[in-house]
Amino acid sequence: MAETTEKKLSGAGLRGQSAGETALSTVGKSGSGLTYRGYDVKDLAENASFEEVAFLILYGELPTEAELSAYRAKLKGLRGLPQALKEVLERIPASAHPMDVLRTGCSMLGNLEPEEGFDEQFDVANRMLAAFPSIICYWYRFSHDGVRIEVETDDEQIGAHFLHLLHGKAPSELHARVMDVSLILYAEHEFNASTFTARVCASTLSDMHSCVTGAIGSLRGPLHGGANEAAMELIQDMRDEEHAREVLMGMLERKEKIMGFGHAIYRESDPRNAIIKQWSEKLSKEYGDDRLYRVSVACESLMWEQKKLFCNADFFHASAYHFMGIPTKLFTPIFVCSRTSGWTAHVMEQRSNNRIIRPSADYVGVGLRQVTPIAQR
Ligand SMILES: CC(=O)SCCNC(=O)CCNC(=O)[C@H](O)C(C)(C)COP(=O)(O)OP(=O)(O)OC[C@H]1O[C@@H](n2cnc3c(N)ncnc32)[C@H](O)[C@@H]1OP(=O)(O)O
Ligand SMILES: O=C([O-])CC(=O)C(=O)O
Repeated sequence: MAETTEKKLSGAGLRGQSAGETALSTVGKSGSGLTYRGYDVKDLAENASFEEVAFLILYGELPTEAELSAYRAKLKGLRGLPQALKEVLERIPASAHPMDVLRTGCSMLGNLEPEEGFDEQFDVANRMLAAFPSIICYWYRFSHDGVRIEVETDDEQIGAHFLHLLHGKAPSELHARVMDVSLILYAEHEFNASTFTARVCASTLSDMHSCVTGAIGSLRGPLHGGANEAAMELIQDMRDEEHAREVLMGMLERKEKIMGFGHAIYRESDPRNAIIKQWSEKLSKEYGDDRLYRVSVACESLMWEQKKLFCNADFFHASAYHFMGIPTKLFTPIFVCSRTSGWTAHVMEQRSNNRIIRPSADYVGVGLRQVTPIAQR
């Protein structure tokens, strides 16, 4: 039986209702938890790179070697930022949330390089994939370290490029690989809240930058992409397994939400978790202090024991990113750098078979009444 059919469905949050068709991915279908254009995400995480996956999502098939090297060269050539965008980024304070920076960065890019017609949609999507790591790292390094970094590196892969810009040096092979896997895991996920936001915007025949700017805003919240950051804040002060259990039991008693657990569609597990968990364990050994990994495992066991709630893609991403020296507030922006592939492909899919998305509402307000003249109110 499909995992999704076991869930008690209700109208709240449009849960369980089909809101359209997609050929991009399946989530929570029996046999395989998550597929991108027919490929299991586990298979892709083991045997492909993020650029291959982005190509697959955008163009429909995995690239040949020649197509991949041409695609990587194209993306490399699109990493630079216009001076006017750098100036805007320099005006944003260090106290800003990096998701707000990306939202502004995407919107500003739309002013400087507008999508003039839908025939430019692939170019715009690729420009965003190439430029978002530059935008976030340019702002971060300027506002936090006072340096104006060069945003064009020779790294072939977007994940390695991101770490290079952030740390000012090329990453180790292990870190480059983990970033690559992480970007693959976050690339696409059917009609999640941020993708649906992008599709609603696309359905009005708006431009790509507006669709993606809106999607960034939806991803920012802790019930969605913001959960990786919130999970880090939760685990960072846990001293050991015992303390982790104490903290979580208290939160459960107070009926607080525990970020990084549960899912709107998956019922028993999120297939991305086992993959990033393994990499987090590997990184913890290299890091030389596995406390965060151990407390994360303790949280996972306790949540399943107490609530039958499982880790979603975000939970072990927290420790994995931390072990690679990534500041917590940059966790969700990395999700953006990846999900831009899915968002832009969904915008194109919506455009290819469009009807404006406009559902109805059940009215629960007061009945019809007349305006009392203002002097008598
Ligand atoms: C990449 C991603 O975006 S994955 C999602 C990231 N978000 C999070 O990690 C935030 C924490 N998780 C949640 O808030 C939720 O599980 C969501 C938003 C992901 C899904 O929400 P829903 O589909 O409404 O959850 P669902 O219907 O499965 O909830 C069932 C019950 O479990 C509870 N529950 C679900 N998740 C959690 C959690 N993380 N902590 C505590 N309780 C939870 C719900 O409150 C609900 O309880 P109730 O029946 O007493 O109201
Ligand atoms: O599908 C969802 O609701 C959230 C999610 O896991 C994702 O967007 O990756």
